[in-house]
Amino acid sequence: MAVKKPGGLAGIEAGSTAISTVGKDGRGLTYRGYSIEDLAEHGSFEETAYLLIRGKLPNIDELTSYRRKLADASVLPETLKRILELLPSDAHPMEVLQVGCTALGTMEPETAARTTADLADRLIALTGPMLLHWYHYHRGAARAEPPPAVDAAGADAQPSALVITADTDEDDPQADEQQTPAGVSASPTSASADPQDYDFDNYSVAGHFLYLLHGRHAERAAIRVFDVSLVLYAEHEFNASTFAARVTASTLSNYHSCIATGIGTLRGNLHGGANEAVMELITSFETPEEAEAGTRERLTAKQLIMGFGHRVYTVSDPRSDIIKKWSETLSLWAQDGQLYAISEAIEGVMRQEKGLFPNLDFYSASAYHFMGVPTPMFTPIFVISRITGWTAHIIEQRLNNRLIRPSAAYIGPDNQPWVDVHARF
Ligand SMILES: CC(=O)SCCNC(=O)CCNC(=O)[C@H](O)C(C)(C)COP(=O)(O)OP(=O)(O)OC[C@H]1O[C@@H](n2cnc3c(N)ncnc32)[C@H](O)[C@@H]1OP(=O)(O)O
Ligand SMILES: O=C([O-])CC(=O)C(=O)O
Repeated sequence: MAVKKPGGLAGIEAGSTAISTVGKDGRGLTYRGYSIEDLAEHGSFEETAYLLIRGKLPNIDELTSYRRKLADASVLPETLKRILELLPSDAHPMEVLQVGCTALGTMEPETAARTTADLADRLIALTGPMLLHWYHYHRGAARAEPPPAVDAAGADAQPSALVITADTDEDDPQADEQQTPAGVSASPTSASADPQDYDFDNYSVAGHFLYLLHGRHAERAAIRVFDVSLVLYAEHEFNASTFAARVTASTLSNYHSCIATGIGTLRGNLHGGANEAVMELITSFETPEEAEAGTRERLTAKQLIMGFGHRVYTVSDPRSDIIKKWSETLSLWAQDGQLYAISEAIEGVMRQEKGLFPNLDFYSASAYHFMGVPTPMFTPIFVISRITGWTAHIIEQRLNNRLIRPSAAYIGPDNQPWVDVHARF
C-alpha cells in the first residue's frame, strides 16, 4: 500500500459542509445523505443537480418543470456564439469554457432577481452547447446543416443486454429510434445538427450533449451511461476545484468568477484532467499483455499512472465500480472494445504492485470513448456536471462566510542587507 506524504493540506479539516460525505469507511460517497449507488441506479443528472443546488430531491412536477427550464436555458445567445467563434480552433477546451462562462457572466450578471440557482441552471444547460458550438464551428460544420436522418442500420446487431442492463425509461419515445450500437459508427467531427431541431420535449443534459455532438439522437444506452457519469462527477466535498471555488466565493466575488476558478483548477492532470490522460495511456497499448508490461515499466521509472489513487478514499472509489460496469457494457459493441481489457490489465498491475485502485477518471475515459466522445471533451464534460457541486458549495460558503485565508510557515531567508540597484548581480 502506498504511503501518504505530508503537505497538500492532506487530512486537514478546512471547514464543514452539509453537501456530501467522501470516504466514510474508506469508500463511501453520499450527496445530501443519499448514497451514490442509489443516485446512479435510480436517479438522473437533473434530479442530482436539483438535490445539490436546492437541497432536496424534486417531486415529479418539480422535475418536469426543471427539465423544461434547462431546455429553455440551453439556447446560446447570438453574442456568445460570436465570442466563441473568435477563439482559436486550437484553444484548450477548458479555456474555451472559462471564456464562455465569464462572457455569460458579463451578459447575464448576478442580480437580486437572478438567483444563484438560476445562474447555475443557465450554465449547466449552456456549457455543452458552448463547447460544441466552438468545436463544430472550427470544423466548418457549425451553422446549421439539417441533421442527418437517424441511422438504424445497426438495429439487428444490437444485443438485448444493452437495453436490459440500462435503467432506461420504457416510455421513452426516442427508444425505438436509438438502435445503433454505442459509439461504433460515431463520427463527431463530421456531424452538425441544427440545435433547434433537438427534441426538447424529451430534454436531458446528457441527451442534448450527445445530440449536438453527433448530429443525431443518441442511442438510449449511450444517453443512460452519459447521464450516470454526470451523476458520478457532480460533487465531491472539498476537492481542489471546489475548494478553489469556495476560496473565490469567500472574497465575496461574483458567481461566474467562482465557476471560472473551478474550471481552471479542474483542468490539471492530478484532478479532472486525469480522464484525458488516461485515454492517452490506454491507447498507447495494443494488447492487455503490452499494457501490463508497459505499466510495470512506467512504475519502475517512478511515473504516475493516471486514473489511480485518491487523496481521501483508502479502500476504493465507489464511483469507479459503477462506471467500470458501464464501460464493460459499452465495450461489447465498440470497434476498439479491447481498450476495456487493456484498462483491466493496467488495473491488475496497479493493485498488485502499488495497492492502488482506479478512481472515477480511469474507466470514465473508455466509457466516453466508446460513446464516440472525442478525448478533449472528457474534462469539459466533468465541468458540466461539477457546476452543480461548485454551486452548492458557493451557496453554502456565502451563507456562513468568512474569508478563507490560511497561514504559511515562512521558510525563506531573514535579515537581508539592502543592496543598491546598480550594485546587484
Ligand atoms: C476525479 C479526480 O480528480 S480523482 C484524481 C485524478 N487524478 C489522478 O488520477 C492522477 C494520478 N493520481 C495521483 O497523482 C494521486 O493519487 C492523487 C493526486 C490523486 C492523490 O495524491 P496524494 O493524496 O498526494 O497521493 P500521494 O502522493 O500521497 O501518494 C502516495 C504514494 O503513492 C504514489 N501514487 C499515488 N498515486 C499514484 C499513481 N496514480 N501512480 C503511481 N503512483 C502513485 C505516489 O507517488 C506516492 O508515492 P511516493 O511516496 O513514493 O512518492
Ligand atoms: O476529491 C478529490 O480530491 C478528487 C475527486 O475525486 C473529485 O473531485 O471528484
